[in-house]
This record gives sequence, C-alpha cells and structure tokens, in this order.
Amino acid sequence: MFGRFKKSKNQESSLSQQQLSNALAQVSLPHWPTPVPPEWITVDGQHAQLTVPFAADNSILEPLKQHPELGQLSWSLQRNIAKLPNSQPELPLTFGNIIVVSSGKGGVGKSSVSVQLALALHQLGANVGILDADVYGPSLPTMLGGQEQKLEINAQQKMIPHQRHGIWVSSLGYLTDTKDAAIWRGPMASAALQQLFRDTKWPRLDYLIVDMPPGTGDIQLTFAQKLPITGAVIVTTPQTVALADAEKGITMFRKVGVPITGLIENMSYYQCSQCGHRDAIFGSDGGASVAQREQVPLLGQWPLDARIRAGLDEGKPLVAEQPEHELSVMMKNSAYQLAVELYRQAQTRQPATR
Ligand SMILES: Nc1ncnc2c1ncn2[C@@H]1O[C@H](COP(=O)(O)OP(=O)(O)OP(=O)(O)O)[C@@H](O)[C@H]1O
Repeated sequence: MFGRFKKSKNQESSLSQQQLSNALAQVSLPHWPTPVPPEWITVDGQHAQLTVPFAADNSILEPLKQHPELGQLSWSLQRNIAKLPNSQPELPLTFGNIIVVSSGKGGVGKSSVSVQLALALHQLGANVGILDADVYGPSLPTMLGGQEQKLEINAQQKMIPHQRHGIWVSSLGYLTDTKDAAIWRGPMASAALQQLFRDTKWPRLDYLIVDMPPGTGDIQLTFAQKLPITGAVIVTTPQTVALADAEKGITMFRKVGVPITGLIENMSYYQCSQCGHRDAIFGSDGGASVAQREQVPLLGQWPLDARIRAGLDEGKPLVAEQPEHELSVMMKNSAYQLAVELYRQAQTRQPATR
C-alpha cells in the first residue's frame, strides 16, 4: 500500500494502484539497499511525490523517471529528515543528528572533508551546522572565510554562529587567535570544546558536523563519551602509517558505543588539474581495505587535487563555489551516501522519530 494514493477530481492516474505497487518493487534508489518503501510515495492524479527521511537531491528521482510505467508520472522530491537515536539515549538531540568527523592521524584532510561534507549536505536540501572542535588548530575560519568577524554573544551568554555559504559555523578560531588555541591541553581543551558545543545558539538543524581534534587520546575519548553522537565518519589517506591510526579511531568509537557511519579515503590519488593524469602517491586502496576489514561503508575515495586545496585556502570551497564541478558532484555523492547510511544504520538499531 502507498502512503497516500489520491485520485484527483480532474486528473485520473494512468496507473492503477496495483500497477504502481508492482513497478515500485522493481526500482531501487541509489545506495538504498531495498525497494522504495511504499510509505515514501504519495500519488495524486498524474503527480507523484517521493518523501525521503535523509538529505538528497533530485538525481535520486532518476530511477523512478527512467522506469517505463513510473516515468509516465511527474515526480517531485520532498525531504523530511529524521531525527535519529544517538549514543547517549538520556541526552536529547537538541541540535539535530550529530556526525563527528575524526582521524587517527593529523594532516589527512579531516577538516577539509568536514567542511565539504557539511556544504554538500546543505546542497542536498538539509539545514546544516558545523562545529570546529579542532582546538589545536581551528582551521574552519580559513576554509569557510570570515576570520575577521568575531562571534557575537547574546544576552543569555550564547554564541551566535556565523552563516557561511549557507551553513552555520562555530569555531574557537572566531573567538581567539589560532595561536592561543594551540596551547590548550588536556582537561582545559576538553572543557572548552564542551562549552563551545553547548553554548552555541544553533538554529534548528538536520545535521551538525563536528570536526574533531586529530588523534585518539583523552580529549577525543572524553568528547566521544559526552556528546550525543549519531554517527562517526573516519577520514584516512591510503598510506600505511595513517591506516593503523584509522583503525585505532574505529576501535575508540566502538568502545564508547558510537556507531561508525562510514570511512572516507582522502588523497586517494593525485589528479593533475591540467591533464587529468592520476598517480597513487600514497599507495592504492588502503582506506578501502580498512573499510572492508572493519565492515564499515566506504563513503568515497577523494583525489588529492589542487582545485580542492585552492578553494579551501581562499575560504571559498569548491563544492560551494562550483556545485556542478565533477569533484563537487563526487563529494555530494559521498554526502548523500553518508545521509543514507546514517538513517539505514539507525533503523537497524531502533525506530527513528521525527
Ligand atoms: N583532497 C585534497 N586535495 C587537495 N588538498 C587537500 C585535500 N585534502 C586536504 N587538502 C589540504 O591539505 C591540508 C591539510 O588538510 P586539513 O587541514 O583538512 O587536514 P586535517 O586532517 O584536518 O589536519 P589537522 O590534523 O591539522 O587537523 C590543507 O591545506 C587542505 O587544503
């Protein structure tokens, strides 16, 4: 049965409910493992609507439009992004689904991936915030721009996040000089992080991306234990030295009951922006093999590409400036897979609420 099947007064649907039902059973959406759940479909005369509980763009409608019978209907997309259970059942998900982005090793591109995933989720129709928890070197103000603008504090002593390229951003880098933040250690850094998390006045969000400090030490552990986290994304390069640390990160999150939503292999290969030639300078498929060994979904293999770096250095990330660029489309595909996996994994744990 469909969620809603209405015969509009003026327009008869060309398909019967049975025909629609049979046709839907033959179609699968990208990265969604089973046929389209009927409750996601509403049919009104010749118009059909797909409502998904995760971030997605219109490209998700293609399999429905390509189907010989379903393609006779005119399709539109609606998102009703689900608020999913988290690692701390006693703490409410006040700020939306929280996705921590972590790397066992520094310099593998964790902040770059966090920024581009956040922007890509926004382009997939979600309301997104990003928290720079990298107290050792907050880089979000550089990557998203607006360093010169300090965060405002309201009468309730809450920080008002900046809005950059359509997403909400809070970072210590907007409060202090980056060099001051770098001397914070241990409990002081942990406390500062938790305060930044709690005392930012986030608007209603679908996803809050948290760019974690690199490593798997006490600060990361405390943070992972204290936050209501929906899922973790592990970032690694294919290099052997990074892989061992990526596995340590997976183990740390599993120990504290945080589900691993997926892994992104960054700097998978060098891609020349002039001739397109590819070179696997850090080795091939190391991240992919960790993902397979640990049974974690591989959400993408992103190239080392000067166009990615240049945009981040100027505070104008490629995915925001050129959303149709092939690299941006690749990053949006990873963000879509992330949103789907987050929802799918939560369904297998306990039912979602909206
Ligand atoms: N895929 C990529 N292509 C080109 N440059 C990249 C890519 N990923 C990251 N970089 C660049 O590499 C540098 C380090 O990236 P980033 O700051 O994201 O790493 P990090 O893992 O967050 O580092 P840290 O451990 O210091 O927090 C940045 O200058 C960034 O622009």
